[in-house]
Amino acid sequence: MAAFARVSGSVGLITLQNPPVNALSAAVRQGIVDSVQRALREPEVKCVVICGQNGIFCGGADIREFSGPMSGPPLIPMIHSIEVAAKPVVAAIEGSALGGGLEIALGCHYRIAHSKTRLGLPEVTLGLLPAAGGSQRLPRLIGVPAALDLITTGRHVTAAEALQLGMVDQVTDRNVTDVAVKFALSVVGKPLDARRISMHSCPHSPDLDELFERTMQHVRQRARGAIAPVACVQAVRAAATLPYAQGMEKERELMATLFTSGQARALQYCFFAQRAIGRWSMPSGARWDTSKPRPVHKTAVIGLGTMGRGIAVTLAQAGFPVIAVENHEKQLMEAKQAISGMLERGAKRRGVTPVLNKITYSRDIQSVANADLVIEAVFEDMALKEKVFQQLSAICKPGALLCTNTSGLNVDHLASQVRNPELVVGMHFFAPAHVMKLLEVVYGPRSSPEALATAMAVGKKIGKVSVAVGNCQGFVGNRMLEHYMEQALFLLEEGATPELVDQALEEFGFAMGVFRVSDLSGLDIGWRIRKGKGLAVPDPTTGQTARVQQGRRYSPVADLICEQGRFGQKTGQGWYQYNTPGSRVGKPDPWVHNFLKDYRAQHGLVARRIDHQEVLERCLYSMINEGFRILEDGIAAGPEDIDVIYVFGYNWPRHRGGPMFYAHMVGLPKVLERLEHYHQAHPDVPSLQPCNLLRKLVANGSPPIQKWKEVMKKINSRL
Ligand SMILES: CC(C)(COP(=O)(O)OP(=O)(O)OC[C@H]1O[C@@H](n2cnc3c(N)ncnc32)[C@H](O)[C@@H]1OP(=O)(O)O)[C@@H](O)C(=O)NCCC(=O)NCCSC(=O)C[C@@H](O)CCCCCCCCCCCCC(=O)O
Repeated sequence: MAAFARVSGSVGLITLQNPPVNALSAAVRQGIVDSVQRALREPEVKCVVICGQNGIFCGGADIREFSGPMSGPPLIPMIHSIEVAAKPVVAAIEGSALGGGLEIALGCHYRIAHSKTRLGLPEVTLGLLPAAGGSQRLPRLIGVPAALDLITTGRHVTAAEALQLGMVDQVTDRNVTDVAVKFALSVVGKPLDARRISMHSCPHSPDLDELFERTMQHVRQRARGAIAPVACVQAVRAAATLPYAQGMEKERELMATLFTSGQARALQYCFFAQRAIGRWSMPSGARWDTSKPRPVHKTAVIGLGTMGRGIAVTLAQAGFPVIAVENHEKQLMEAKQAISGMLERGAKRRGVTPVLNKITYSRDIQSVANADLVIEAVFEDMALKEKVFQQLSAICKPGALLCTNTSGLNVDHLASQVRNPELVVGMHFFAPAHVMKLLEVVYGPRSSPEALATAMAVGKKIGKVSVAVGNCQGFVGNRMLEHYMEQALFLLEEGATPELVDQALEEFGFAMGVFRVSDLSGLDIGWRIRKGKGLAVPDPTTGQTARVQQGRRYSPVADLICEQGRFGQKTGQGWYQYNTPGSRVGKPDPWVHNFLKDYRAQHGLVARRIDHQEVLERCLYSMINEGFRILEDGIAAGPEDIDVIYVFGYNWPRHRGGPMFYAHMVGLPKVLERLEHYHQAHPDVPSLQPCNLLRKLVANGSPPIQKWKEVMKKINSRL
């Protein structure tokens, strides 16, 4: 809806009303059309101001409408009617003016913004382009280079930057509607043609051809197969080279392709999934809206290795005082220096003062006695973590939340070491902890809803995308990843090379394939974990690591590579070869090819031709199958939780929506059929055996992903 009122005698005030963000639903668009007509019709109205209700101008088109048939008045003629109006129209912008919201403002003759406003055309992040004239008006207003940047990245700008770019005419700290009303009265009777952006051509920029070429190259490289950024460049090129009407036609054509694309569906799904994960629930029925977080004033981090340092920085940057504990003097000194450097660099980047004084360093674990929340980040070793938790139980004040930063150890076992197991949760940060957005918040069977609510609230405050998950080995992310990596190794045994597997995954959209990632993060980490699990241990009789372990197929290929001291980039050799240790550019390594040949010969394996499709199906479907098991086990509340974890923690290409959304797009019957096929071919690989939930979803007619929870509920209630 949009309300119309006459204020200050002769100003027609149109207020967009659609909480929470005044999205441009059919009703809002109708309201604007009616109000504009009325304002232009009424002779008492001399000028118009458009604003939004509840401190926000407009969050853009109503994204929920995109999944069904569109109805109501279209945006383009509506914005056109504002631009051609004979009375001056002023946008009074506060909060946010995004997407279609900014496009309305660009149709107005003047724009006044509150200083705290953020503006942008983020359509590209939803798989679209600004298709209500935004791709044609913004370059005309602020020039091609700046418009290209904003439209292809979707980044939001502050009011100050918008003023500098010429996107807005004035910025104010006062009530923006009051300022806009006064301003509108002051421009009554002034000529408007110069204020109609569509009537301008783009300001001159030198070397436009070269700019477009460079940007296209850059966008294609960064986009990893995403189509919207490429379409955005094409649309801006049309603005720069064609008259407005033809540019609008190009915008429409490009939008028609994007609008119905799978990528747009995936990206819009991600948008809502990211918001849905905040509405967490536990199997007990406890929920985000019925569980109150405890106040957290003081925090502590135990163990200042790489992870602990990143966590301390994240907490401090969010404003929490941190007691940082490390019992080795040398390590403490090094950590102090490293943390100060991280805080200083971060502050420089953000143009703020570094918060060095938020962190107090100590060698004594007793110093955490007053903390409200303690995050243990010592070495990934259960015996060591047990000891720390026993100490914390004795030291910490009653009610303190005790968290472990583990990537997969049993959170419930650690809870059993303390007096108040209900106050123990896992906080699984991803490396580097001050950079990576994802946080898995792990509740055990004894964790209280209050403890989970507190960890989730802290996660939000420190700017992490926090997902609540149940306790199991590897939690959600690493539990699924194990199957992905396992298939990649099996494919090497069967005839693939690391570069063939990586190429298939990179063409799918991953920034790096599984073997390149492994070289980057270090092969020794996985080796240590496998040894800890009793895998990767040579058989005393043969001296060789068996290809069947714990009753299932096992590939010792990665272990054998590690035995050669090939730990990846840091040693200059891993799955690829590097010119020098630490170098980032890996080349295919003939040594690895020969090693694989010898390995196959030794085990009587005959190499066969493996194509990209098999790589994708085996690596991705086995992982997706585990995702269904995770849902079945109640470890993740819904597919959105898994997908958000993969997009934010594991570099899953966002335009593919996440592994579970990808399964939905491929079609569950196809995923099931391929898993059955591969399981028949590899009966000794349990991860390829389709799980019950997948079978049941297919038996229930393969409902869309938004309805999986209903089927899951039905299945659970029958158990
Ligand atoms: C605005 C925000 C910055 C606010 O952030 P905040 O943190 O305060 O709040 P939340 O993010 O938690 O959001 C609260 C709540 O609101 C929901 N929501 C937010 N924005 C929208 C929205 N735009 N639509 C719907 N719902 C929205 C959000 O989901 C939350 O609710 P939930 O229940 O999920 O918790 C922040 O919200 C934000 O960044 N929002 C998105 C901003 C954005 O991306 N805007 C761009 C939208 S797309 C657009 O505007 C397109 C335009 O260019 C118009 C294009 C014209 C379209 C014409 C169609 C042509 C079709 C052609 C087809 C041709 C086919 C053929 O030829 O056949």
